[in-house]
This record gives sequence, C-alpha cells and structure tokens, in this order.
Amino acid sequence: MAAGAAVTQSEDSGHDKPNAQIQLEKPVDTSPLYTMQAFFDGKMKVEDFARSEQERPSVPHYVFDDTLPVIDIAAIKERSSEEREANVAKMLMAARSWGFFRIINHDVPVELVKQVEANGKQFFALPMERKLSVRAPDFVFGYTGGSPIKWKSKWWLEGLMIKVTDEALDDMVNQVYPHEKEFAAQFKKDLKSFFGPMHELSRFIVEELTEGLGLERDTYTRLETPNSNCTGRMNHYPVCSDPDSVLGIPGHADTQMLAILYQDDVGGLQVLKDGEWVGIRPDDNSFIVNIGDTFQAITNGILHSASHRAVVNSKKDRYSTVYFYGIDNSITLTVPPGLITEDRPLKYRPFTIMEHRKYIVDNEVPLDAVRHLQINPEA
Ligand SMILES: O=C(O)CCC(=O)C(=O)O
Ligand SMILES: [Fe+2]
Repeated sequence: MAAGAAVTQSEDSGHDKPNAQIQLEKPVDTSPLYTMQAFFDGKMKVEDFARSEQERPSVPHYVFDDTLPVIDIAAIKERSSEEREANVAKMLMAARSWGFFRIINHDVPVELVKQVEANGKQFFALPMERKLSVRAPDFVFGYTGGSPIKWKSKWWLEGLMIKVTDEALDDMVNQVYPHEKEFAAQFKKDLKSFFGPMHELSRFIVEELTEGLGLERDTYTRLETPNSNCTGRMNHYPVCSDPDSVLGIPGHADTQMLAILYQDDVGGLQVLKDGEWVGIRPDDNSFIVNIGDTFQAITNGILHSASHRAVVNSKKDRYSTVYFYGIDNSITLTVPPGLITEDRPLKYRPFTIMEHRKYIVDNEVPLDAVRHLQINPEA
C-alpha cells in the first residue's frame, strides 16, 4: 500500500499543495525502522499489531465520559478574585486526582491550531520517502512512523516530533520541502505562531499549580533553559480494518512537566481514571492538559501524571496536535523541601529528565514509568 493512502485530503488548508513527486536532494534510507512504515510498505499486517486480550481497547473511540474537570483560564487571568480562586482550586484538584483537565477560554485561536493541523495532514500525506528525509533515528525528533519495529509493542500511528527552537524547526521544514519555498515558509510561520502562545500557556498553568502548592511561582519554570525539552508533536492515526485489536498509542504517561493537546473531531483519546479507561470528548474550543511524570516526581507525588492512550477506528483517520512543556534535560531535579512532610515523606529520588526519558524508551514506554524514580519502587 502506498504511504498515506488512507488519508482524506479534503479538509486540507488552502495552501498550494506540495508536489509529491519532487526529487529530494539527498538519497534517503528507506529500510523500515518503525511499525506504520513497515505496514505501508507491506512488510507488516494488521494482525501483527494485535494486543493481548487484556490490553485490547475495552472502550471504543466514540464513547465519552463528561466528568473531566473544566477550567476557565480567562477567569484565572482576569476575573474577580472569587472566580480566580475557584478555578485555581479546581485546577489543582484536577491535577491531583485526574492528572487531566480541560481548559477553556485559553486565548489560542482555534483557526491557528487548525492551520497547524492542516499542515500536519499535508506532511503525513507525502510519499514515505519524503517523510523519511526527517526520520527520527532514535525515536526523538523527526518522523517516527509508528513504534520501533524491534519493540514488542506495535503502535498504530505515525508521529512527527518537532523540537521547539526556530533553528531546529527551520531545518526540519526545509529538509522536507526543499523546493516548495512558499509552502515551507507558511508551515514554519504557522508553527512558530502556534508554539509561542502554547509555551506561554504551559508556563502559566505550571506557575499557577506551583503557587497553589504553596511554593514560589517560578520554583520550576526557572529551571527552563535552552537545554529544555519543549516539543511539538503531531500524531496521525490511519483508519484500521481491525480497531478492536490494536492501539494507536498504548497507555503511557508523558515524560515532561505537562502536555497540552488538541484532538480533531474523531475521538480516541482515553485517560485511566480509578482503574477505568475514560473517553475524552473532542471539542474545538478547548484543550486537554495532562500532568507529566517530571511534574509528578518533583511535586513529591502530589500531582498525578495520568496514563492515557489513543484508540483507533475503521472509518476515519484521526489527528492530534500536542505541545509538551519541559524544563532542563540534564539538571538533577529534586523535590523542594516545602513539599516533604511527616505525612508525606520524600517519595522520589533525584533524577534528570534525560535519564527518565532513556528509561521510558528502553522499556518500550511502560504504563507506570514514574515508579522507577521512587525511592522505594515496591511501595
Ligand atoms: O492522540 C492522542 O490523543 C494522544 C497522544 C499522546 O498521548 C501523545 O502524543 O503523547
Ligand atoms: Fe501522551
């Protein structure tokens, strides 16, 4: 099957379509490193993605639970202190219990998000060889056409991980679109316009939560350096002939401080709440925020990095766009003394994000990775 054959292009942006047949400047290594690429190449079948009985999606993509807390960001920023306090308290509670919440009135224009998504669709619809020109060699930045084929865990998705610096972003887009200058310029402009406000929004949420825990507002955000792991990620889940036996992305928690996610109208994101998988309803006017492992560990486990996953379907391709906010990769992170009490003794050992990320990748993105940072992992 040809790469991206399942993609519907009808909702794409008004930009000129890049020429699919274009000659790349450098020859590209096309041997499959990732599952979805191997599937597109005819080297893997749907059956090869089948999960074990226990792991199969028990809840289909169209079933939702609307009890997820909703936080009004404008109320925190602008309104009376009463409304502000109520929303901060609700956000803190959601970050502790769910590790997930929905934000509304966040000020990032939905048209911009949709434009970034449309550019992502254009990217995923390119012939495989062109996507491979920015293939992530090590599952970090670039195109990851699924999970590494050598893993036991086979993911039904393609992803594009974008490092949030102007230089890295320019390099990546120029590499994929060497001749379509106008399209490349628009792609870069849209991403930069998107990353700026997403970064500010992430910092704001982290700082509100930090203050809510009784710490100085910038306790964690001051650890953001040029060596931080702020990342944009676009996900494409192609339609699947047997969606009940596979997972787009299996249950995992995100590594960084937090993630802000926009999903299209198809549905498929699910969060693990009290041992049950709960479907999160798509909604154009809100984002979903989730706490990452780093934030859980450096708040001594007060905040909760929720496991989540994406299920797929047999009717429609699904896309999601995520902004991951991270702090310095290699600084040794420790729990602030203010969060250690007699009732809540120190739970996590000092660690670096780089070390945690390596553990996660080496272990094929396990469900409860943060446990390995516990002083007593058996507890
Ligand atoms: O596509 C989704 O809804 C989930 C994506 C996700 O969890 C991730 O990219 O880390
Ligand atoms: Fe995630």
